Amino acid sequence: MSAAPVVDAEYMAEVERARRDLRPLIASKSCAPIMLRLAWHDAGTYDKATKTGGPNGSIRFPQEYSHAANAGIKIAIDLLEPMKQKHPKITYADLYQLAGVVAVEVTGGPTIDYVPGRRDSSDSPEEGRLPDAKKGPAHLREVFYRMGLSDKDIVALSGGHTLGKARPERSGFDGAWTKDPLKFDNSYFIELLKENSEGLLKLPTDKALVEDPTFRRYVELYAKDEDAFFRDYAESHKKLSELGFTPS
Ligand code: HEM
Ligand SMILES: N=NC(=O)c1ccncc1
Repeated sequence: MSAAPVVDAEYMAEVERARRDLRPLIASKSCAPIMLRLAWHDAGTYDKATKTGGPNGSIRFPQEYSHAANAGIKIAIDLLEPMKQKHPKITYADLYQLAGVVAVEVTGGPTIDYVPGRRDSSDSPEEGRLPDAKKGPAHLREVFYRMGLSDKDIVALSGGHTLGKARPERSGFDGAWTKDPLKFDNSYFIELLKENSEGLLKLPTDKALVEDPTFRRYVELYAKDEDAFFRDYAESHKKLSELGFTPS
């Protein structure tokens, strides 16, 4: 584990320069979906009981990005390396979470409060900490509760599937969840409530959100009230991005 960065005025100014560089990069490469997936996969390994994993940049190492759940994620890691070279003071941990926040912003999603100061680690967690798309509600709760997140966080964060698509060569699943995979909106939840979303993807874990009565209440709220989704998503994304990290 490297030392925590000193978050002084100089560091904050570097973060803002990196944020300004990330916006055109993500917009021009249409890579918001995989940047959001990178941020979630670096953070989503957190185990609150052992205080291991979490948003610490360890996903940059082959022993972690080669995990099956991370198939394709090296595309995002490689796209961000020149950004790291241009802004060397910023930790990988902070850079990956900043990219996730900018990805949501540039696709029309909510502004997420971003606080830097994460330290980098080379300690990659064992494979299997991210959720298995083929499972149901109990598995989702097991994985997200381990991180220290709630039922509301599970549903709100699943709304990240408003962006991007699945690829058979990566996960065995195929297709987008929404009609516009580069627009961050509440359409994921609108599609979830339809019996048949022609040509759109629903993973078993996506279906779990409408099968479980507690999850379903949040799905119904977010499908009818995009502002409520944006409010809850921004709060949950911040929590995810700060798992195991106490902003100084
Ligand atoms: C709730 C449990 C979750 C499961 C089981 C799950 C599963 C998956 C799977 C199987 C894919 C397709 C991967 C591929 O074929 O490239 C995927 C893609 C994606 N996931 Fe998740 N996911 C979950 C939660 C999340 C969360 C919390 C976020 C972000 C907040 C997220 C954001 C994304 C994005 C943006 C993509 C598309 C990436 C791209 O287009 O390259 N997912 N997810
Ligand atoms: N967003 N989650 C994913 O990309 C994913 C999670 C677990 N297994 C495969 C892929």
